[in-house]
Amino acid sequence: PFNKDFKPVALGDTNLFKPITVGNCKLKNRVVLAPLTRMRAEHPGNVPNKKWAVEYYDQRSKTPGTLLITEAVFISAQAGGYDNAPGIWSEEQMAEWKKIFAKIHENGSFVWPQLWNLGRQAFPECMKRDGLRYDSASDNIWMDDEVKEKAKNAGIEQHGITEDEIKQYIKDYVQAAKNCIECGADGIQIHSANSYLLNQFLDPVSNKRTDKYGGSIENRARFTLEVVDAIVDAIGAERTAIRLSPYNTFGGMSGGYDPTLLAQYAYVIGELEKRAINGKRLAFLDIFEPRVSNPFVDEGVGAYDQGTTEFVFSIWKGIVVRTGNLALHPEVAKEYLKNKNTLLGYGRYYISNPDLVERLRKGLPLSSYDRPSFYAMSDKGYTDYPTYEEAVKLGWDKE
Ligand SMILES: O=C1CCC=C1CO
Repeated sequence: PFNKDFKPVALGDTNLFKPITVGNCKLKNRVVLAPLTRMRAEHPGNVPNKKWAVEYYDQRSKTPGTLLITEAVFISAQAGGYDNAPGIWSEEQMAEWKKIFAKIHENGSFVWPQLWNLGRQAFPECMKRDGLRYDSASDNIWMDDEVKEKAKNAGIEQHGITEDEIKQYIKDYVQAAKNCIECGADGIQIHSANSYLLNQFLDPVSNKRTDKYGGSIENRARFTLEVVDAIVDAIGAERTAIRLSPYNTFGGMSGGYDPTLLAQYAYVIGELEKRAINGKRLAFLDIFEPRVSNPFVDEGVGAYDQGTTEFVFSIWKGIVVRTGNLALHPEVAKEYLKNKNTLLGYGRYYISNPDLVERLRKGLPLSSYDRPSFYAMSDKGYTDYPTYEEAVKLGWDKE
């Protein structure tokens, strides 16, 4: 059904539909499919869903010149820990991604996989079952008591990774980035947000290390920046992006409640701008806005209003994607679009509106999403959301 509480606003004559070049991609609009885990990959093997994934991405790339970031993709088995999320380290996985990327390009759109490394967000029992480590920045600094219990029951400790293991992960990131390009992707996004491993290094709440990867702003940023540099060397800055979430509290992160944390992000972004000035500007910075402080709660719940991401624009002079509860707030979208380098990421409402780009252009009603099916192994809530025209045929405008 259409969301009745929302008054659509046509954005077709705003900057949202002003072309912009991102990396090597000539975009015709600034709507971005945000990275959305959907838990429909096949187990064992973490293979993208062979029945539905091509159609899911096909439906969401129909407006030519749109930038899609894929769901988060594991760089290796050791970086994983969810049976139904996809990887891009094996031939079988790459064969499926080639089909997905080809379909998106057939529609004249562009695709950037998000490279994922879970750390302490992994399911401990999965890591134990598969004979893998249960990793984080430090030993046994638990995300929450539930996970601590699960790890104890599974008989696995949380392991503060060694410098050699960090080096191996950097190799895994590079190989995964190369695999993405080989499969036809236009670039990759490094996931350094939302409480996953790289974020566990950035945040002093989870990083108690005393080596060169902890104990100071520079040291906590080291792993993320080494990943950036290694991937840029491998596939080029124009094919490399990164996601950061200064205010996210999901997964036991500090968010704005640690007054020193913004300095951590200003430093990382400053280092990215220094690289840019030296000729290696990343294609874009994807900032998770404090409008959403936890991706698993309803819009508006827990929004952090004691700080903004405006500091980013005092440092970074490149392209910024801003994501966070924007579909229901065209007034905020218009505000963000006043910056000529800004693109807008849309998540939940891009799930339930495969033709979201056209709906935003014309100010058409938005179909509500069904949260219980966000992470279900079903085509329901994945490929069965109608376009606006199909919904009208179903009589949704008459309800
Ligand atoms: O970042 C997040 C939050 C939930 C899943 C992911 C991976 O894209």
